[in-house]
Amino acid sequence: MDTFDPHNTPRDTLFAQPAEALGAFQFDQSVAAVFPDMIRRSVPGYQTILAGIGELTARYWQPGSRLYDLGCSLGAAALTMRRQLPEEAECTIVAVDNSEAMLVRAREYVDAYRSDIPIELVCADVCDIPIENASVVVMNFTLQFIDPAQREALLQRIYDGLRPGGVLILSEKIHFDDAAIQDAIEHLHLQFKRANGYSELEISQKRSALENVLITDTLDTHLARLHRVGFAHVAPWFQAYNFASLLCIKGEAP
Ligand SMILES: C[S@@+](CC[C@H](N)C(=O)[O-])C[C@H]1O[C@@H](n2cnc3c(N)ncnc32)[C@H](O)[C@@H]1O
Ligand SMILES: O=C(O)C(=O)C[C@]1(C(=O)O)C=C[C@@H](O)C=C1
Repeated sequence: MDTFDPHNTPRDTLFAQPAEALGAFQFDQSVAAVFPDMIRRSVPGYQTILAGIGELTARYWQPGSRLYDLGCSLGAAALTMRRQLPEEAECTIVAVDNSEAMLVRAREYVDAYRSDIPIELVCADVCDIPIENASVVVMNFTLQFIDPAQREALLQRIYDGLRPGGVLILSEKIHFDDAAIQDAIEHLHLQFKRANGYSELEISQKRSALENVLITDTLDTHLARLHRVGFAHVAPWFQAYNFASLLCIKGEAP
């Protein structure tokens, strides 16, 4: 089984048929079954972001620490992190998701690869999970699904749970306050989805399903909030259209 080989997993056709009563988007069994294909065809730069997460993990992990993949889905980020660690690395990766359906498939992927570095799969709300002795925390398109009122408290716990010199890698779908820019970049994203084979019906139905489920912030909102919780160094290291990934470094102990 190739890790998240999107050409080797079922194709996402979940929104291809007109739906009478379109429910809110959920990370259920039907989404888990097609997720690698869905996210590849929906998020520009997703594979590049995973590769960058691996490289940054190799640079910032610390011996004897924990690494976290919060909102891990099928474990793509956790597996990429592990692949970039030295085989003898003394650390543990904690991969958390509140979707049982996602974790059932994550278990298959994790078990498909032998390694002495454990990946603990935890079914829980990331807002409840303790973050302790962490050197690397990844939230790869997860915060956008968290209640906006809970976001700063979660980021504060992540900051507090990081070792000095530790990092948070935060990838998010974003929006722009400038209407002209928002319109132009949203057009680029729609063209990306069309070029990846999604029909107008699929795009429209998924957009409706995600309404009030995926809630974006602006880059400025992210940057200001990350500084407020204490990160000394914050910057986007990658952006493709309305999808960005931020590197947040906790300053060294005084
Ligand atoms: C877009 S997917 C994340 C993609 C994944 N990180 C990757 O890189 O492939 C969002 C994930 O966050 C999970 N999620 C959303 N809210 C959550 C919460 N409060 N606690 C834990 N997981 C959550 C969803 O179940 C879903 O698997
Ligand atoms: O914005 C969209 O159209 C998306 O599909 C984005 C997004 C995401 O950013 O998480 C939404 C749901 C799926 O997890 C895959 C991608």
